[in-house]
Amino acid sequence: MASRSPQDTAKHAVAEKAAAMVEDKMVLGLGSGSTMRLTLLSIGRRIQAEGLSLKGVPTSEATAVLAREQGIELVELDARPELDLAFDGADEVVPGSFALTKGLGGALLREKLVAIAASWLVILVDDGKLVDQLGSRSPIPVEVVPFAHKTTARRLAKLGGEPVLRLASDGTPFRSDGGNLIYDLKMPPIGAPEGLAAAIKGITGVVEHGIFLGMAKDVIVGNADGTTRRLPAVLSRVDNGT
Ligand SMILES: O=C[C@H](O)[C@H](O)[C@H](O)COP(=O)(O)O
Repeated sequence: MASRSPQDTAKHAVAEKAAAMVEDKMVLGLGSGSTMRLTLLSIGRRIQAEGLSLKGVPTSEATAVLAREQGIELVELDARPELDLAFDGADEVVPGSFALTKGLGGALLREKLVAIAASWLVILVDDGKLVDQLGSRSPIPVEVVPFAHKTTARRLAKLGGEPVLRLASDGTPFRSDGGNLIYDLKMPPIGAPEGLAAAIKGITGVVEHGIFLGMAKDVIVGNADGTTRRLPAVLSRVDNGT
């Protein structure tokens, strides 16, 4: 077996830790991305070994396929508006406030809908995702409707960043599962994410953005040596975007 990179080791560790939190008959929110992929595989192993009966709301088509393969029954969020537990990855996490950037995989809209519906949202990251301020290592993904998207991008630019239209691997504009476009808004490190989040949301043509505030209840960090640690719990909450 090929040896794992330190980042892969961290992701596997955090995936195992997350899977251990699952209890029989739970209804889960199922996030997207590579860390979630490993988490779904770990949950699948528990289903095989222990016969757990689980339901889940997937946040992307890719997650839906994998979750079904693992034996998780898919349900509509409208049918189960309250989720027992949700897991997701993130692109940036600020320890203390648990402010997050998400959406580099393009699933931010469904991820936010599921995050808001979850009684307990657990964010799973490797050590490299921890930042002092959002925008330090990742742009802010912004999902916009295709109609007049360049006009929407010009308005985004007025917020002080550089919006870059995301392209797929074939060079055509990337489309989200909802058929929308994504601009990656490159910003200097963001001191006050609440204000920026509200300003982005206030632009007509914007569907949603990847700043998640006041949603994560728990952050589990995977370390390169295969251990994990929980960040201290959030003490205060800000706007959760509902
Ligand atoms: O749209 C994608 C999601 O927000 C992912 O959860 C995020 O990009 C983290 O993905 P990964 O675990 O692959 O780093």
